[in-house]
Amino acid sequence: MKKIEILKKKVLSKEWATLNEYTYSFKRNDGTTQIQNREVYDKGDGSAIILYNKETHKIILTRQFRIPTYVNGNNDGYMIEACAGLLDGLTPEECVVKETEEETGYKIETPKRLFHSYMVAGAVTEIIYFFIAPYNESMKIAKGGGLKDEGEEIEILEFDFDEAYKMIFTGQIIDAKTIMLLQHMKIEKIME
Ligand SMILES: Nc1nc2c(ncn2[C@@H]2O[C@H](COP(=O)(O)OP(=O)(O)O[C@H]3O[C@H](CO)[C@@H](O)[C@H](O)[C@@H]3O)[C@@H](O)[C@H]2O)c(=O)[nH]1
Ligand SMILES: [Mg+2]
Repeated sequence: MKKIEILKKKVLSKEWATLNEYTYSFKRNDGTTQIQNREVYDKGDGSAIILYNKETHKIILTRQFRIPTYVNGNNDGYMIEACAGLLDGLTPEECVVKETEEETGYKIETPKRLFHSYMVAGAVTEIIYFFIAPYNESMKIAKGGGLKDEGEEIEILEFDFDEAYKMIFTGQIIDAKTIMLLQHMKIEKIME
């Protein structure tokens, strides 16, 4: 018998995204088998990016309201984040170019793919693909701000890299994908 066998998939909720309950048999290392149930939230995969300018030592981040944080201790519910979006059928590269233009107004051509990661492996199927890309003022072709029709109201923020990095430790940047990208840029000396 295989280590894992999916026995049942029950849709608990299918609205904007899908919450499924999986029942599966799990063969333990001692040879015994257990039946387990787990709720799994499927909202698709996404891409995230930080734009950087080595000359000015600045990076582009966004700020927007996030209800899950508001209901779990993040005072006004606003989050400073790397620009990001759901793939919606695009490749990670296509998605990140489109989201960057929609949210920040910058038209990037050469996003560099770095790594990918499950973000909440115990409950959410989502993989995020991580990117960085250089930017300068000549690439600003639109206002950005996101899609009003979809309820988005996204502020575009330009930070000195070192200031943004410090904000991880003051609790002003508390978004995992953003922290991961800032730490990557620090470790790999991207701004030096
Ligand atoms: N109606 C409705 N709309 C929703 C719902 N959930 C999200 N949306 C809308 O769907 C759009 C998603 O925007 P994107 O820019 O594509 O994604 P994102 O929310 O920025 O997600 C990014 O960050 C997330 C948090 O770190 C990531 O989970 C995600 O992969 C991606 O990287 C937004 O307009 C948002 O309001 C919902 O339950 N109902
Ligand atoms: Mg977004």
